[in-house]
Amino acid sequence: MYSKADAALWSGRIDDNDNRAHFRNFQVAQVVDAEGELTERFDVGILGYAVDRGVYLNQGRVGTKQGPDAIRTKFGNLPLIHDLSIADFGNVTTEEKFVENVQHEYAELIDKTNDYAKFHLLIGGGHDISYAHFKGLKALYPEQSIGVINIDAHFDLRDSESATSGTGFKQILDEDADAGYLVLGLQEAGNTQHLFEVAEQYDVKYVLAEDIDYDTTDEIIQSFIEQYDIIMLTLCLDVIDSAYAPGVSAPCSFGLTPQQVERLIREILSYGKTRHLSIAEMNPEYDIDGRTAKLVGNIMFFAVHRNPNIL
Ligand SMILES: N=CN[C@@H](CCC(=O)O)C(=O)O
Ligand SMILES: [Mn+2]
Ligand SMILES: [Mn+2]
Repeated sequence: MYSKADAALWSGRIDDNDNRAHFRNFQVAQVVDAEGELTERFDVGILGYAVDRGVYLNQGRVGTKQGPDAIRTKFGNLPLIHDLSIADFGNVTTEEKFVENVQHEYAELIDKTNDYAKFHLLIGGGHDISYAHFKGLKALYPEQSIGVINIDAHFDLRDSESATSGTGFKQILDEDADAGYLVLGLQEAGNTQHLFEVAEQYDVKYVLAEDIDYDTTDEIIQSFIEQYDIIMLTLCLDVIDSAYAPGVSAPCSFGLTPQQVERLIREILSYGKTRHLSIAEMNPEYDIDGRTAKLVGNIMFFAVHRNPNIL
């Protein structure tokens, strides 16, 4: 079910109403009805996946349904740099027991809004956003090969009769023989032995969190990216240590720092093969003082202000 974004979320401290050098993101963000006819083109498009049913189906802590709106208010209050234009294309949500329909609806919205923003921020919501993100890219690039990079503590390669927040990448690999999968920041303690076996079976590449600063990480990223036409980039916030990111469905010890994650995103975006970034598992119910939502706002700030696809 689609709903337009709540314009009241785009509010905050006003230093000046006219001089754009004083502006914060909320002062330029425009609420756009993605169900209507789209005409105006923007630098940045935001599309929310306000869904936690996939987390519930994966036996996780629910609450990610509130994630996109919590993120909007934090991103909105960060300064506007480079005078970017920002469209808020709204949210999808669902009351259904399963997430397949809402994933399909979200993929269609990615496809429909694609030409109306140079770069899209797809904000969740459970990591079932991954499969919807992929389906959106498939609709946009049916003939091109897609390499999937997931910055995550988990493989999310579970097998299940219905889609959950833990099955997205297995669904992708089962469906598309040309797709490849690289996980950055994986935790040995976050995945069972069975999941490592599944990863091996599907020829999944990964870099453990403890190895992320080694020079070989950039070489692994480069050789992976060079194999594909399009790179799908998705961030599961539980890859970040729970000291920085407590507001997630499955918090993680020994996780990456925000600086490490920002560097990885910048490195991947520098290849110019990525026009959408999905950010999953923001769960305001477990956040402390809005710190995780603010961290996501900052990750988005870097992703748009240091982005060769926009500037
Ligand atoms: N999207 C989340 N996936 C993780 C959750 C792990 C957990 O609940 O501890 C997974 O399924 O492995
Ligand atoms: Mn995860
Ligand atoms: Mn995940």
